[in-house]
Amino acid sequence: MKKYVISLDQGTTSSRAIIFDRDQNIAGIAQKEFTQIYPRPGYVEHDPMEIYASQYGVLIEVLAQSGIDPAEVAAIGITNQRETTVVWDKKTGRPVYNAIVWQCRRTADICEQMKRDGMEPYVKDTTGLIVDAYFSGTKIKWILDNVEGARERAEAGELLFGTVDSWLIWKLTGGAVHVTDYTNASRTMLYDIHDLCWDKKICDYLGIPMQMLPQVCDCSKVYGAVSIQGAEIPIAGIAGDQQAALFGQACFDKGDAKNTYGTGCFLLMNTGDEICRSKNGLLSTIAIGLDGKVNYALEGSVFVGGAVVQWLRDEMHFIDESRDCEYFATKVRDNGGVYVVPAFTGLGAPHWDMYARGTIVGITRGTTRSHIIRASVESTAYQSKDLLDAMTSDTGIRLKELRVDGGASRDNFLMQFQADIMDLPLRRPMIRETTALGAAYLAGLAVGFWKDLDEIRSHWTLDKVYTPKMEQPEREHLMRQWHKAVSRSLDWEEHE
Ligand SMILES: Nc1ncnc2c1ncn2[C@@H]1O[C@H](COP(=O)(O)OP(=O)(O)O)[C@@H](O)[C@H]1O
Ligand SMILES: O=P(O)(O)OC[C@H](O)CO
Repeated sequence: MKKYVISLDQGTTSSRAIIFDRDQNIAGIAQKEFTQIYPRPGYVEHDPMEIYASQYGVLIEVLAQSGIDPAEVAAIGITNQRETTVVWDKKTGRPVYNAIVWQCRRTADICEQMKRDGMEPYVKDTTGLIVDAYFSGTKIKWILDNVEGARERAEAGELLFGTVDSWLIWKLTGGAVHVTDYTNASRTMLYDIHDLCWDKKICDYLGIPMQMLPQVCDCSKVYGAVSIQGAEIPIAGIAGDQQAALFGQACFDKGDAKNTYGTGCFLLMNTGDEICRSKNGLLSTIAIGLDGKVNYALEGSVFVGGAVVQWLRDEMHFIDESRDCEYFATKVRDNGGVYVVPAFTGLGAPHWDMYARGTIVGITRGTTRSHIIRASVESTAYQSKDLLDAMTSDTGIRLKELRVDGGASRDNFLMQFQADIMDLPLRRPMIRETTALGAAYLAGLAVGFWKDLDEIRSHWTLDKVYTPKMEQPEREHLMRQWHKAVSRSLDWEEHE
């Protein structure tokens, strides 16, 4: 009998492969960071070949390291950074340009034009998204407009588009399969989330030949197979990383919510089979698609969460390792009046300002490195609190607890401060790799490795609860100052 499922978690900063056994114990993990390419301020790219090489590399490494025979693996699930756009040549399997990353702001002017052309209400209604450079649609257009001959080749059926899941599956199956799933499709700004089909009007407007687009599938089904040392392992699950985390946290029911602290920070609430429309800048998106039926989610997306910690480490050299943040943040009594707004690539929900840029305010002669580190970490909590308030106002649902996960959720200072500022208990599960676990569940369900959602639900195990301790006046003061700081960062970059 097969004993394992492998999850490939292709994140913004690293590729991971994790082996889970039937009881969801981690039997092996391998991870590789890859290059972030910043060709100009506000631009972010990845090399798709490096994405694939690092992801395939960790898959082989985790098997070799753990000594697990590939023949014992029941299935592979894939989860990925969403929206990031790859266009490649069908024949050669070579990308025509670097992947344009979700954080990249280069298509802000295309979005402005879309708004001037009156496309926004249609886009909102059809795709559940707002018009923003975040999503794939305008990134595809940019590649077709800027890479010599690309549009002609796309029209001739020679080029394919995919989000990272599609790209990986294409490569892993030797160019045999061009698919994506409902959750990733719902992040392209080209997908009709009511009728579950690519939208011709938006594709035509952006000049995107529809033959470039992948087939959209359920999140849990066998799409193809990877051949490793003679074993054919089915690829049987796909979900965008935030939706995978929602699934991995067993948020299967309407009103269930989680917040993931990765490079960005993403608060998602399952809204069942209803599309919930936000009045507060949240997105309506597909939570999961199983057996041809979808569940929807309301999402708040923060572009810079854990990434602020990387910035402190790699650019400011204030810390040597990410975990040092906790030490410095707790060395000072409070933030000393300092606020860092990490609008490095504009601001996402609820502001949606493509031209906001990072700012630090409140510095005095007494400000120390620790204050700036603390303020940077606090910024993730303030941004998430803004999302929570927007969600409460949109849904009328007052959460009793919030499930948390992701790389930065290991920072105890951040988690306690988050509970304090939200005035809400946070519950962190034993397995913080919830994104990977969600993709493993999807793959395992497709091949009968796990039985059903009830079995999965019963496995959720608590690691730690963070209970709010802050007094309301302090909370209000901090949020007031934070909003003042945000207002200083808005509309900074010059534009038409
Ligand atoms: N101990 C820590 N304290 C704070 N942030 C951390 C810590 N460890 C990792 N991080 C942050 O978490 C992020 C990585 O989380 P992960 O879930 O792996 O993200 P992704 O899937 O986006 O690559 C990085 O941005 C990193 O700076
Ligand atoms: O790489 P992460 O985990 O920060 O997630 C990125 C998101 O999918 C972007 O929408």
